[in-house]
Amino acid sequence: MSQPFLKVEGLKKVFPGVGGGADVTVFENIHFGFEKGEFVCIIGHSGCGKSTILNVLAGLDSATAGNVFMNGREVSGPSLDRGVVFQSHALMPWLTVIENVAFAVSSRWPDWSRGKVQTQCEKYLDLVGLGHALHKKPHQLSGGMKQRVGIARAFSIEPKMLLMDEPFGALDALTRGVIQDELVRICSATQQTVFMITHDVDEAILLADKIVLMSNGPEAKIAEIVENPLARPRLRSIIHHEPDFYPLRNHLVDFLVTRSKRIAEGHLPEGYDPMHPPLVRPTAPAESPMAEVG
Ligand SMILES: Nc1ncnc2c1ncn2[C@@H]1O[C@H](COP(=O)(O)OP(=O)(O)OP(=O)(O)O)[C@@H](O)[C@H]1O
Repeated sequence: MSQPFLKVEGLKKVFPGVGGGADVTVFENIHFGFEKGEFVCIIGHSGCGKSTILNVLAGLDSATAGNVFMNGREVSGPSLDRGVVFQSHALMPWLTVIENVAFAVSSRWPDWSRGKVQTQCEKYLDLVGLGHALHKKPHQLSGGMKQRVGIARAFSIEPKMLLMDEPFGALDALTRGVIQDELVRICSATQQTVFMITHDVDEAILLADKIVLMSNGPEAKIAEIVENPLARPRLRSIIHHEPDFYPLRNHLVDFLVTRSKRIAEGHLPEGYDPMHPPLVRPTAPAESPMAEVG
């Protein structure tokens, strides 16, 4: 059988106890995989280990046990094959918008001419609607604009995988909606593979092909992998009229409110196998045939 594009095998993370306290196993026995071009969101309560997993996938942190493979090669450190977007924008304040992006592009392709680097930067800054702000410095930008620069920078290096840690968490709801729509558009144009942490169920429904559900920590588990049944293109303005929208939303909310805690207390679904977490696809019950009238 062919291997998935990204394969996570038996990941475990233990942090040493503070002040002589016992070590903490944040998560263990984490197995999942996904394919090229998929948009995967991970959801779980605060502290279950989502950022730690993302940092291990990025090669910025190492696991206590287990392995991550991307495209068949083990991830063992940071690489320009993986772009990362954090909640804080991490822009270099002394560089302009285009210089911030150009820094990443020239690191990725050191032999490119200045003109080619500039064209690449402008392409992705245009895609996020910042074509008019190329020469501004970060302090002249709103939070939403800074986050757009971070997204353009991550896309501009055309990474094999884009990792995003709550990229819209600090934005107001209106700005978040606009940038989510831009992200949907860019991802469908580029077929970018994305792994993203979010706390927002509606964001996951709008963006994701698959939603990984993590139970509460410590010793958090992948409780389930949920397949999003909603067809693309998805439009924020009408998505909630889709028959499968509320079955999916209710399933996710029910997990966060009730099941994530129950699983942490040891109530695992019958036959649960961490190497093959259940794959579920919540949909509306099939309509019963219309009763004949007359
Ligand atoms: N460097 C560290 N040393 C010790 N403990 C750590 C360290 N980094 C994270 N932790 C602990 O590991 C657990 C998981 O942290 P992590 O940030 O991965 O969780 P998370 O699910 O991303 O949380 P949130 O949703 O709040 O961002 C937390 O209990 C955290 O306190």
